[in-house]
Amino acid sequence: MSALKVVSSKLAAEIDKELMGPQIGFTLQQLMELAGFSVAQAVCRQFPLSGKTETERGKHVFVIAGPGNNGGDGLVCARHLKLFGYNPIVYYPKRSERTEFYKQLVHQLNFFKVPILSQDEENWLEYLKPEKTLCIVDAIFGFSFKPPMREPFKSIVEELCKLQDRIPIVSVDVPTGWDVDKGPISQPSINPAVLVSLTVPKPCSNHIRENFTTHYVGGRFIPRDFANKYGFEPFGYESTDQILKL
Ligand SMILES: NC(=O)C1=CN([C@@H]2O[C@H](COP(=O)(O)OP(=O)(O)OC[C@H]3O[C@@H](n4cnc5c(N)ncnc54)[C@H](O)[C@@H]3O)[C@@H](O)[C@H]2O)[C@H](O)CC1
Ligand SMILES: [K+]
Repeated sequence: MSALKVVSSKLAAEIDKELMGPQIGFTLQQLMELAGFSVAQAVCRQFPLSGKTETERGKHVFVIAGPGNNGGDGLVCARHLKLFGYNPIVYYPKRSERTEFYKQLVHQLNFFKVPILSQDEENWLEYLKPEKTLCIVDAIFGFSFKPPMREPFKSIVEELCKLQDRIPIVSVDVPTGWDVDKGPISQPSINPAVLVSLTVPKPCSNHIRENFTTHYVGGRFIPRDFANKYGFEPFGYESTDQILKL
């Protein structure tokens, strides 16, 4: 199988900057809405509710949101999952004070009655039981993560690694803790059941386990000439889909 076309962490940051620059003019909010929406679609595609028992349908999707924009994607994803009939619950231990916008995302989750654990919730692992949890959405760090990982996320990721054989993990853009360009650089590491690369896969996605991780691309917001300028072809999304299985 040929390696996927990928863009480095540096190029991914440049793409983001240009999309939100004066000439193109997307806002972060717009891109994040589409990014989170695509992750929610990937969860639906991978874990459909149709034909499931009441108990299965009631299981939580446990969304862990980090302090940056990857975390913001997770907050948006949780809201869409609720609209799609899922039962999301959000753990957002280090809340961004960067902009008012993150607080607004939290207000929106309250509006949708999506439970958000308190920042210093000590018993967060209580919500992670195979019989109660459909999957974990890993929205902790994306393409701006620079190892080594600091607390509280170091301990959180260690716990997730212990659970991942029993509860599938859906990683947003980059499996948390992986070097964006080099892949898993320390052990234990997250091995996601699903990876949703945003805009275009990052080099670390070449290190996913072929027969274990289902890889989607999402974040459908660029035209062909823009993709070509950055050295890749646009992805062949079907119809109104926001994700494509690679
Ligand atoms: N165009 C797109 O594809 C879009 C992608 N989006 C998502 O945004 C992230 C990148 O967001 P950014 O805010 O730049 O970075 P992160 O969320 O990855 O992390 C920043 C955050 O993390 C802290 N941090 C970094 N390293 C460490 C560490 N070792 N230990 C602890 N904390 C760390 C840092 O201080 C910041 O607070 C991308 O991956 C997509 O998921 C957008 O939604 C827009 C469109
Ligand atoms: K992530």
